[in-house]
Amino acid sequence: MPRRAKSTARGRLPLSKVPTTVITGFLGAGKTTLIRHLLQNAHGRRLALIINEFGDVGVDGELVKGCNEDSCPEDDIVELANGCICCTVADDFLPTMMKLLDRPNPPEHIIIETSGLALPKPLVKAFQWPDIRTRATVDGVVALIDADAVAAGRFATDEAALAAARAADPMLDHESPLEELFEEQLGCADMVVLNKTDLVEAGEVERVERIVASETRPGVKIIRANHGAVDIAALLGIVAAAEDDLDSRKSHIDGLDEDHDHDDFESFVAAGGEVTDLDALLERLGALITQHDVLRIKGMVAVAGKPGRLVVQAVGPRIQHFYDRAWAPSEERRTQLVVIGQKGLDRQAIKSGLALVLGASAA
Ligand SMILES: Nc1nc2c(ncn2[C@@H]2O[C@H](COP(=O)(O)OP(=O)(O)OP(=O)(O)O)[C@@H](O)[C@H]2O)c(=O)[nH]1
Repeated sequence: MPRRAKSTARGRLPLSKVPTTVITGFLGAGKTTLIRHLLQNAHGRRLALIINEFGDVGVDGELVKGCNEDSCPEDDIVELANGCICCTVADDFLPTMMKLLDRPNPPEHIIIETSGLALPKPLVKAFQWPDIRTRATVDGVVALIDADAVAAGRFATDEAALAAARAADPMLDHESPLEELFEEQLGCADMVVLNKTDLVEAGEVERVERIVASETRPGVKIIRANHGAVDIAALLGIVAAAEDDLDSRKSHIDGLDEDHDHDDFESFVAAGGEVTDLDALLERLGALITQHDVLRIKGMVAVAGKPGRLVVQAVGPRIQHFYDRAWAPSEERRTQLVVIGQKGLDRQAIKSGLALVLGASAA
């Protein structure tokens, strides 16, 4: 039987291919928040999620499962923790995709949340693999940008510091790892969501938008948002077929045999039991983040005497916390915080700094 094809304003997509949206963006930009919003507004569309995290503990999957949305039951959420999806394409990503596509009732749309450190291009390239190519397509790469972090100059190289470092080592790379990722994720995007605009003064948003636009391919749309609240119709159905258009998406690893690593960053888990003084924990976290330039902390905390599970999220110096659900009677009430920073992060000092406030682990 001939394949049916659907015409759209932006292109033709064989109906038999499952559209897939890649959500990329640096640590804490708001990817999980956007996906939760998407699930809550899916209007009955059957979605599957592949969630990839850099740290050893799958926090994002837990938060998304907590949504309890009909459009994405727990079975349709696959977590790929402990590494970046771009490095484990053959071992993790392809088998996961095949399993989803082989289901008797495959999803209508697949959403992939990459880790904040992942390079999107190698992932898009995986859609050229023969087994995937005929059955799925990259509907679009959406890059989430933390407007507040860009405004603060988080992704810009400090030119004075660079000049000094170069004088000492002429072979030095010209960019910071954060700047490189910023360019990598924006350079692969079909659409940009400029998130966290609530944290940036009105006049600053235009400046941030200009910085972002200078890194995107021509014609890529930038949408402003707060808390990832973007219309699902704008986000899904871009019909970019990004896997057919790889050459226009520049990457630092082009021509390098695509071998890459994430050695510029490291993470560890700080674990404990029940926390008796939450204020002391939050205060200590704030101090350690500043002292050690920690990029991201996220996880769950068991607070003594509280039936609820406390979620703690820190992006740079901004710390948020809220109770997402009650601990189940079968669950061990323990505290686990994933800490991510640049290479050289003093994990021993941070662990020691947290030891007294984290509570003793039952293990
Ligand atoms: N003020 C503000 N906070 C936001 C916004 N979007 C997300 N956040 C907060 O930023 C923190 C990180 O959001 P996440 O959605 O977990 O970010 P992420 O990109 O999934 O993080 P990683 O997976 O660790 O890279 C959370 O505390 C969110 O509540 C926003 O538009 N404004």
